[in-house]
Amino acid sequence: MPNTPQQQAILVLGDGSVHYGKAFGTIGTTTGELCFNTGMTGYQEVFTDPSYYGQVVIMNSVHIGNYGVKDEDIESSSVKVRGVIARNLEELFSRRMAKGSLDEYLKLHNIVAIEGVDTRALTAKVRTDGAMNCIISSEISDVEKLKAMLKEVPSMDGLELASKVSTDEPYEMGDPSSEIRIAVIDYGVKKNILQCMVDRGAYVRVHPAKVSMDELKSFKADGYFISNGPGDPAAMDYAIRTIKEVVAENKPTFGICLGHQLLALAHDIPTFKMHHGHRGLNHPVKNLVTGKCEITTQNHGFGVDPEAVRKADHIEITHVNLNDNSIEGIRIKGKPAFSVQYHPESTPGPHDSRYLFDEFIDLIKSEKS
Ligand SMILES: NC(=O)CC[C@H](N)C(=O)O
Repeated sequence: MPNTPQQQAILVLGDGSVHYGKAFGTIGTTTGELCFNTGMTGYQEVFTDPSYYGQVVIMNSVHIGNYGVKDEDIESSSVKVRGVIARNLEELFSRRMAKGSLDEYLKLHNIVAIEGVDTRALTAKVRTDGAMNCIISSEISDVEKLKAMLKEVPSMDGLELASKVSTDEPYEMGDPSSEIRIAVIDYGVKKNILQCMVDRGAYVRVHPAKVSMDELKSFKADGYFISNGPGDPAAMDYAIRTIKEVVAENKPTFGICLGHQLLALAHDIPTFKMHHGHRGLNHPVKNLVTGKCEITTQNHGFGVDPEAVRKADHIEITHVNLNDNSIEGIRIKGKPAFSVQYHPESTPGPHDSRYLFDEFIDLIKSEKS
């Protein structure tokens, strides 16, 4: 708990319920889609993951802030969540190399947060009633005013957000003399996804979300990567068109999360808004090719239509979720293109699924030779 007296903060949910707690982070007002993350570690990676843009996240770990913040633990250059809800914020932090406290960090990034609320009850509500919008304020105490402001917040369903977090200009990572060149389409890519490719010897060029096929081709890529990102994939016509062109190139193509949903949409498989999504570090997934189970990191609120995938002759299901049987991985038959709904870079999370980056690099090598 911060050692200066804390201001009151109010959280109002889309179902009309009102929750009182204490402010941390910046003093202000914020809105977004309410979601919860069950991970016990990794708050800084979660807060800087661009896939969370537009969302207010309930952290299920009872204490956050205990290990402070570190410059290296980021997934993008700024905090992307719209707000944070916690049970207890720990002002006292302890970790070698920690640079400062979470409270200061959120203040620096202008993020409104609330602690001292019953996060278990809030999570149970989202699990029962489904995703809903919310507003947090530490400056407005008029609940009716907050409710009126909340009504103006758009639903995540149908919202295009990827172009808002994508890079403005292309940039490169890795060794330019590498034999493995990967063109990345950035819809909000996590830094550690790029690192996983660079660590395996790839030279990557990251392109803005609305890149043209001509521009992508000019990189003379050996493979294409379709990134994770925020918002509703079905609202991204421009991306679905580009991905159809990418797949027609017949070069190894790998998609993660939003990239998985877009690869499915480009093959006439619809996506849908899930009841409350999957966000955490312990989601069990079965690889149907090897028969092995992996514990995965997840962060998504949309999914690909299981009925449509199961009926499609042109798609092979490679991974399923063992909690709810949802589709976790697909391969396009007759094409070197595959994708997963979860996050194999797993920052934070167990590294069970990093073999997918090896498979992508091996596929590029074998298609080249
Ligand atoms: N991590 C992601 O790429 C998220 C994809 C998409 N925005 C969803 O919520 O389902």
